[in-house]
Amino acid sequence: MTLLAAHDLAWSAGGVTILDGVDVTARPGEMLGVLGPNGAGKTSLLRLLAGLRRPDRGTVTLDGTPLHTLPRRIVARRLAIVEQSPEAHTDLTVSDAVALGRTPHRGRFAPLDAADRAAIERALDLTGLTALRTRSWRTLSGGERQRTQLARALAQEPAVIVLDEPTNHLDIRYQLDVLTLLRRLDLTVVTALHDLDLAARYCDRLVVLHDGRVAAAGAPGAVLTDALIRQIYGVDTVVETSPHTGAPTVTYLRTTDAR
Ligand SMILES: Nc1ncnc2c1ncn2[C@@H]1O[C@H](COP(=O)(O)OP(=O)(O)OP(=O)(O)O)[C@@H](O)[C@H]1O
Repeated sequence: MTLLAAHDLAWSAGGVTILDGVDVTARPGEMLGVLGPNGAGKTSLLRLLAGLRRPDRGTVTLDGTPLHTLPRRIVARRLAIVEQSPEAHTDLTVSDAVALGRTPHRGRFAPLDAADRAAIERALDLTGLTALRTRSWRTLSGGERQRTQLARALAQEPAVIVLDEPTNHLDIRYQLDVLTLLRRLDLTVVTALHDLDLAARYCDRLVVLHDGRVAAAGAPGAVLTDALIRQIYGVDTVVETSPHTGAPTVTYLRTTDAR
Protein backbone atom coordinates (compact mmCIF):
# COMPACT_ATOMS: atom_id res chain seq x y z
CA MET A 1 0.00 0.00 0.00
CA THR A 2 1.05 3.47 -0.75
CA LEU A 3 1.96 6.54 1.20
CA LEU A 4 0.98 9.95 -0.12
CA ALA A 5 2.68 12.85 1.60
CA ALA A 6 3.02 16.57 1.13
CA HIS A 7 5.51 18.83 2.80
CA ASP A 8 5.30 22.60 3.18
CA LEU A 9 2.93 23.13 0.27
CA ALA A 10 2.20 26.64 -0.90
CA TRP A 11 -0.01 27.58 -3.81
CA SER A 12 -1.42 30.88 -4.95
CA ALA A 13 -3.80 31.93 -7.70
CA GLY A 14 -4.69 35.36 -9.01
CA GLY A 15 -2.08 36.91 -6.72
CA VAL A 16 -3.77 35.47 -3.62
CA THR A 17 -2.18 32.85 -1.37
CA ILE A 18 -4.61 29.91 -1.23
CA LEU A 19 -2.46 27.36 0.63
CA ASP A 20 0.55 28.03 2.79
CA GLY A 21 2.86 25.70 4.75
CA VAL A 22 0.56 22.68 4.45
CA ASP A 23 1.90 19.31 5.62
CA VAL A 24 -0.26 16.24 4.98
CA THR A 25 0.49 12.55 5.26
CA ALA A 26 -1.87 9.78 4.23
CA ARG A 27 -0.37 6.62 5.66
CA PRO A 28 -0.60 3.41 3.66
CA GLY A 29 -4.12 2.00 3.82
CA GLU A 30 -5.61 4.74 5.95
CA MET A 31 -8.56 6.98 5.27
CA LEU A 32 -7.62 10.61 5.79
CA GLY A 33 -10.42 13.19 5.91
CA VAL A 34 -9.85 16.77 4.82
CA LEU A 35 -12.23 19.18 6.56
CA GLY A 36 -12.65 22.92 6.60
CA PRO A 37 -15.16 25.63 5.81
CA ASN A 38 -16.06 26.79 2.30
CA GLY A 39 -13.03 28.37 0.69
CA ALA A 40 -10.54 26.90 3.19
CA GLY A 41 -8.51 25.32 0.39
CA LYS A 42 -9.66 21.69 0.37
CA THR A 43 -10.18 21.36 -3.38
CA SER A 44 -6.93 23.23 -4.06
CA LEU A 45 -5.04 20.88 -1.75
CA LEU A 46 -6.58 17.74 -3.28
CA ARG A 47 -5.61 18.91 -6.78
CA LEU A 48 -2.02 19.42 -5.66
CA LEU A 49 -1.99 16.02 -3.94
CA ALA A 50 -3.24 14.37 -7.14
CA GLY A 51 -0.60 16.09 -9.25
CA LEU A 52 -3.13 18.06 -11.31
CA ARG A 53 -1.30 21.22 -10.26
CA ARG A 54 2.27 21.93 -9.22
CA PRO A 55 2.70 23.70 -5.90
CA ASP A 56 4.61 27.00 -5.87
CA ARG A 57 6.60 25.63 -2.95
CA GLY A 58 6.92 22.23 -1.30
CA THR A 59 6.61 18.72 -2.67
CA VAL A 60 4.07 15.95 -2.96
CA THR A 61 5.53 12.44 -2.78
CA LEU A 62 4.14 9.03 -3.63
CA ASP A 63 6.02 6.39 -1.63
CA GLY A 64 8.84 8.89 -1.28
CA THR A 65 9.14 9.83 -4.97
CA PRO A 66 8.25 13.42 -5.88
CA LEU A 67 5.08 13.29 -7.96
CA HIS A 68 6.34 15.79 -10.53
CA THR A 69 9.28 13.52 -11.43
CA LEU A 70 6.94 10.66 -12.40
CA PRO A 71 5.37 10.42 -15.88
CA ARG A 72 1.66 11.28 -15.79
CA ARG A 73 0.69 7.82 -17.00
CA ILE A 74 2.64 6.14 -14.21
CA VAL A 75 1.00 8.40 -11.64
CA ALA A 76 -2.43 7.59 -13.13
CA ARG A 77 -1.81 3.87 -12.67
CA ARG A 78 -1.29 4.44 -8.95
CA LEU A 79 -3.44 7.43 -8.07
CA ALA A 80 -7.00 8.33 -9.04
CA ILE A 81 -8.94 11.50 -8.31
CA VAL A 82 -12.70 11.95 -8.09
CA GLU A 83 -13.41 15.63 -8.52
CA GLN A 84 -16.39 17.59 -7.31
CA SER A 85 -17.50 18.90 -10.70
CA PRO A 86 -16.71 16.04 -12.99
CA GLU A 87 -16.20 16.48 -16.69
CA ALA A 88 -19.38 15.76 -18.63
CA HIS A 89 -19.43 12.41 -20.43
CA THR A 90 -22.49 13.59 -22.34
CA ASP A 91 -22.70 10.94 -25.05
CA LEU A 92 -21.21 8.03 -23.14
CA THR A 93 -22.97 5.21 -21.39
CA VAL A 94 -22.17 4.51 -17.74
CA SER A 95 -20.10 1.54 -18.75
CA ASP A 96 -18.11 3.60 -21.31
CA ALA A 97 -17.51 6.34 -18.75
CA VAL A 98 -16.21 3.76 -16.26
CA ALA A 99 -14.02 2.24 -19.00
CA LEU A 100 -12.18 5.58 -19.21
CA GLY A 101 -10.58 4.57 -15.92
CA ARG A 102 -8.63 1.91 -17.81
CA THR A 103 -6.86 4.47 -20.04
CA PRO A 104 -3.59 4.54 -18.04
CA HIS A 105 -3.33 0.74 -18.32
CA ARG A 106 -3.95 0.40 -22.07
CA GLY A 107 -2.23 1.15 -25.33
CA ARG A 108 -3.78 4.23 -26.89
CA PHE A 109 -5.82 2.35 -29.51
CA ALA A 110 -5.84 -1.09 -27.92
CA PRO A 111 -9.22 -2.76 -27.38
CA LEU A 112 -10.31 -3.60 -23.84
CA ASP A 113 -8.69 -6.85 -22.74
CA ALA A 114 -9.93 -9.36 -20.16
CA ALA A 115 -8.24 -7.52 -17.27
CA ASP A 116 -9.82 -4.23 -18.36
CA ARG A 117 -13.26 -5.80 -18.60
CA ALA A 118 -12.91 -7.49 -15.21
CA ALA A 119 -11.89 -4.19 -13.57
CA ILE A 120 -14.87 -2.40 -15.15
CA GLU A 121 -17.32 -5.12 -14.02
CA ARG A 122 -15.93 -5.03 -10.51
CA ALA A 123 -16.16 -1.23 -10.33
CA LEU A 124 -19.77 -1.28 -11.59
CA ASP A 125 -20.62 -3.95 -9.05
CA LEU A 126 -18.94 -2.22 -6.10
CA THR A 127 -20.79 1.04 -6.80
CA GLY A 128 -24.17 -0.60 -7.44
CA LEU A 129 -24.25 0.54 -11.07
CA THR A 130 -24.46 -2.77 -12.91
CA ALA A 131 -28.16 -2.27 -13.71
CA LEU A 132 -27.46 1.22 -15.08
CA ARG A 133 -24.51 0.26 -17.27
CA THR A 134 -26.19 0.99 -20.61
CA ARG A 135 -27.76 4.27 -19.49
CA SER A 136 -26.54 7.48 -21.05
CA TRP A 137 -24.56 9.80 -18.77
CA ARG A 138 -26.85 12.74 -19.50
CA THR A 139 -29.90 10.84 -18.15
CA LEU A 140 -28.29 10.13 -14.76
CA SER A 141 -29.24 11.80 -11.49
CA GLY A 142 -26.61 13.73 -9.55
CA GLY A 143 -26.02 10.81 -7.20
CA GLU A 144 -25.76 8.31 -10.07
CA ARG A 145 -23.19 10.54 -11.78
CA GLN A 146 -21.23 10.76 -8.57
CA ARG A 147 -21.19 6.97 -8.26
CA THR A 148 -20.17 6.67 -11.91
CA GLN A 149 -17.19 8.95 -11.24
CA LEU A 150 -16.23 6.78 -8.30
CA ALA A 151 -16.60 3.65 -10.44
CA ARG A 152 -14.32 5.19 -13.10
CA ALA A 153 -11.70 5.83 -10.41
CA LEU A 154 -12.02 2.29 -9.02
CA ALA A 155 -11.70 0.80 -12.54
CA GLN A 156 -8.35 2.60 -12.64
CA GLU A 157 -7.26 0.16 -9.87
CA PRO A 158 -5.21 2.78 -8.04
CA ALA A 159 -3.33 2.37 -4.79
CA VAL A 160 -4.34 5.86 -3.70
CA ILE A 161 -7.67 7.57 -4.30
CA VAL A 162 -8.25 11.28 -3.72
CA LEU A 163 -11.90 12.37 -3.50
CA ASP A 164 -13.51 15.80 -3.30
CA GLU A 165 -16.72 15.47 -1.30
CA PRO A 166 -17.69 12.12 -2.81
CA THR A 167 -20.96 11.95 -0.86
CA ASN A 168 -22.45 15.41 -1.41
CA HIS A 169 -25.10 14.25 -3.92
CA LEU A 170 -25.83 10.92 -2.27
CA ASP A 171 -28.76 9.92 -0.11
CA ILE A 172 -27.83 8.69 3.36
CA ARG A 173 -27.86 5.04 2.31
CA TYR A 174 -25.34 5.62 -0.49
CA GLN A 175 -23.26 7.94 1.71
CA LEU A 176 -22.79 5.08 4.15
CA ASP A 177 -22.26 2.57 1.33
CA VAL A 178 -19.59 4.67 -0.37
CA LEU A 179 -17.68 5.45 2.83
CA THR A 180 -17.88 1.81 3.94
CA LEU A 181 -16.64 0.73 0.51
CA LEU A 182 -13.71 3.14 0.62
CA ARG A 183 -12.72 1.79 4.02
CA ARG A 184 -13.06 -1.82 2.93
CA LEU A 185 -10.91 -1.58 -0.19
CA ASP A 186 -7.16 -1.96 0.09
CA LEU A 187 -6.56 1.69 -0.68
CA THR A 188 -5.00 4.78 0.76
CA VAL A 189 -7.84 7.31 0.75
CA VAL A 190 -7.75 11.10 1.04
CA THR A 191 -11.21 12.61 1.00
CA ALA A 192 -12.70 16.04 1.54
CA LEU A 193 -15.90 15.84 3.55
CA HIS A 194 -18.30 18.43 4.93
CA ASP A 195 -20.21 16.14 7.27
CA LEU A 196 -18.29 16.13 10.55
CA ASP A 197 -20.14 13.11 11.96
CA LEU A 198 -19.42 10.97 8.92
CA ALA A 199 -15.81 12.15 8.85
CA ALA A 200 -15.37 11.27 12.51
CA ARG A 201 -16.98 7.89 12.04
CA TYR A 202 -15.21 6.71 8.89
CA CYS A 203 -11.80 8.45 8.80
CA ASP A 204 -8.75 7.19 10.65
CA ARG A 205 -7.38 10.71 10.88
CA LEU A 206 -8.52 14.21 9.98
CA VAL A 207 -6.79 17.32 8.68
CA VAL A 208 -8.68 20.56 9.21
CA LEU A 209 -7.87 23.45 6.90
CA HIS A 210 -8.61 27.06 7.73
CA ASP A 211 -7.62 29.95 5.48
CA GLY A 212 -5.22 27.72 3.58
CA ARG A 213 -3.34 26.43 6.60
CA VAL A 214 -3.62 23.29 8.72
CA ALA A 215 -5.56 24.27 11.85
CA ALA A 216 -5.56 20.76 13.36
CA ALA A 217 -4.60 17.22 12.43
CA GLY A 218 -4.92 13.88 14.16
CA ALA A 219 -7.42 11.29 15.30
CA PRO A 220 -11.07 12.42 15.03
CA GLY A 221 -11.53 12.38 18.81
CA ALA A 222 -8.56 14.70 19.30
CA VAL A 223 -9.35 17.05 16.41
CA LEU A 224 -13.10 17.56 16.66
CA THR A 225 -13.54 19.66 19.77
CA ASP A 226 -16.15 22.31 20.58
CA ALA A 227 -13.37 24.91 20.68
CA LEU A 228 -12.01 24.01 17.23
CA ILE A 229 -15.44 23.92 15.59
CA ARG A 230 -16.29 27.28 17.12
CA GLN A 231 -13.00 28.78 15.98
CA ILE A 232 -13.11 27.38 12.44
CA TYR A 233 -16.80 27.32 11.56
CA GLY A 234 -18.25 29.85 14.01
CA VAL A 235 -20.75 27.34 15.37
CA ASP A 236 -21.40 26.38 18.99
CA THR A 237 -21.56 22.62 19.38
CA VAL A 238 -21.58 19.76 21.81
CA VAL A 239 -19.21 16.99 20.72
CA GLU A 240 -19.88 13.68 22.45
CA THR A 241 -18.92 10.09 21.95
CA SER A 242 -21.78 8.21 20.37
CA PRO A 243 -22.79 5.25 22.53
CA HIS A 244 -23.84 3.51 19.31
CA THR A 245 -20.72 3.89 17.18
CA GLY A 246 -18.03 4.92 19.67
CA ALA A 247 -17.12 7.79 17.33
CA PRO A 248 -17.40 11.50 18.11
CA THR A 249 -20.78 12.95 17.18
CA VAL A 250 -21.62 16.64 16.90
CA THR A 251 -24.77 18.47 17.95
CA TYR A 252 -24.97 21.94 16.39
CA LEU A 253 -26.42 24.52 18.80
CA ARG A 254 -26.17 27.92 17.08
CA THR A 255 -23.96 30.06 14.90
CA THR A 256 -21.68 32.54 16.65
CA ASP A 257 -19.70 35.61 15.69
CA ALA A 258 -16.53 33.80 16.71
CA ARG A 259 -14.82 33.04 13.42
N1 LIG B 1 -7.86 29.48 -9.83
C1 LIG B 1 -8.19 30.27 -8.82
N2 LIG B 1 -8.06 31.63 -8.89
C2 LIG B 1 -8.39 32.44 -7.85
N3 LIG B 1 -8.84 31.97 -6.67
C3 LIG B 1 -8.98 30.66 -6.53
C4 LIG B 1 -8.66 29.74 -7.57
N4 LIG B 1 -8.90 28.48 -7.13
C5 LIG B 1 -9.36 28.63 -5.85
N5 LIG B 1 -9.40 29.92 -5.51
C6 LIG B 1 -9.84 30.47 -4.20
O1 LIG B 1 -9.13 29.76 -3.21
C7 LIG B 1 -9.93 29.55 -2.05
C8 LIG B 1 -9.95 28.06 -1.74
O2 LIG B 1 -10.73 27.40 -2.73
P1 LIG B 1 -11.02 25.84 -2.66
O3 LIG B 1 -11.93 25.51 -3.78
O4 LIG B 1 -9.73 25.12 -2.57
O5 LIG B 1 -11.79 25.77 -1.26
P2 LIG B 1 -12.62 24.58 -0.63
O6 LIG B 1 -12.14 24.43 0.78
O7 LIG B 1 -12.57 23.38 -1.49
O8 LIG B 1 -14.08 25.21 -0.62
P3 LIG B 1 -15.56 24.55 -0.73
O9 LIG B 1 -15.86 23.91 0.60
O10 LIG B 1 -16.42 25.77 -0.94
O11 LIG B 1 -15.58 23.61 -1.89
C9 LIG B 1 -11.29 30.14 -2.38
O12 LIG B 1 -11.37 31.43 -1.81
C10 LIG B 1 -11.30 30.21 -3.89
O13 LIG B 1 -12.14 31.26 -4.34
